[in-house]
Amino acid sequence: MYYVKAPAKINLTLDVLNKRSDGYHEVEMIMTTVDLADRIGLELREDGKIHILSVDRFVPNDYRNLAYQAAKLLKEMYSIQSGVTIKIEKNIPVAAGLAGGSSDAAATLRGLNTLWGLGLSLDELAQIGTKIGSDVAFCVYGGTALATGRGEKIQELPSPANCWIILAKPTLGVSTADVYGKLNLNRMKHPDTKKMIEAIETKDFEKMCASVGNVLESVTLKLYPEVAGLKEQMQKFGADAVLMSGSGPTVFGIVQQESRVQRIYNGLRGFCDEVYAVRLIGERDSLA
Ligand SMILES: C[C@](O)(CO)[C@H](O)COP(=O)(O)OP(=O)(O)OC[C@H]1O[C@@H](n2ccc(N)nc2=O)[C@H](O)[C@@H]1O
Ligand SMILES: Nc1ncnc2c1ncn2[C@@H]1O[C@H](COP(=O)(O)OP(=O)(O)OP(=O)(O)O)[C@@H](O)[C@H]1O
Repeated sequence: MYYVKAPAKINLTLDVLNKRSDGYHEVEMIMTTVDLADRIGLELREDGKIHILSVDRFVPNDYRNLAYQAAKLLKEMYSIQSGVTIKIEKNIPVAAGLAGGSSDAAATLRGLNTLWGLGLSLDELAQIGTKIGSDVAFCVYGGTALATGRGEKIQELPSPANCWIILAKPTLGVSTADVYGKLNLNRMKHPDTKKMIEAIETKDFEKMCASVGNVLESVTLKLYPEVAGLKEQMQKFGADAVLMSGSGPTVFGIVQQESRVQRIYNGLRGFCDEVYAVRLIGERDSLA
């Protein structure tokens, strides 16, 4: 097996500018990867089939799997005869706002680019990934970036200040389409994206914490009051900043002092089954 790492992402900011005629929303968001990752194993097969292996009951093992779609697309575009077994070792919570499926698809694209000897650049892989989902392009690169358009236009940013990220996922799944669909475009508290970019570029931790914001919170927190409750708990336990990631329901806390991480983690475990304390991976690294 050839293994590829598929890390989760969080949105430090998520702003919606307008609704487009194709049904998507024009967004402006700052994303970064965290050290919580699925592990994708790839093994070529002679029968030409694409086969998904996963023991997680929430992960589809057919054409609905985004990693399956990534392999199928590459295979068709480049007339590849060989098939592939894709083993998904799932660590990222599913339907959580952490782009788990998108990251699996991106890792599959990177891995098959190597195994099938296609020689495609990351930009080319990102372009192909966009056909699968809006978050796939970012996941192809990883690191930290400003994403615009429907999320597929990626401008690399430097790594933010060093910090810990505590993720807490309530036991409910959220539909991204549903959340975007319920957004009231006339009543939004827009985050200051420019200020966040400055905070990242100057590695200013306090400024970064003061600049987080996600317009989709207005929808998800209303639909699921337990997400709002979790945000409050995380604030109370002493995180420096707290925000919902993507369309939710995962809430993340940013914490600078390592000595505080364990206390916040333990406190949250009393309210929530799925809690993770991880490092931010702000730089693009060798994911393939
Ligand atoms: C919420 C985020 O995860 C933040 O990073 C992304 O904006 C969503 O990315 P994603 O899950 O890859 O989304 P897609 O699979 O492309 O789209 C799912 C659905 O979300 C809505 N959608 C998504 C992206 C976007 N810019 N505008 C939208 O309105 C559309 O209804 C779409 O049918
Ligand atoms: N490889 C995969 N891993 C997990 N879920 C997948 C995968 N492929 C397809 N899915 C489907 O996609 C749905 C959303 O899962 P995913 O974990 O990608 O959501 P998400 O983290 O909210 O994504 P995003 O942040 O990009 O909106 C799941 O309910 C599942 O049925």
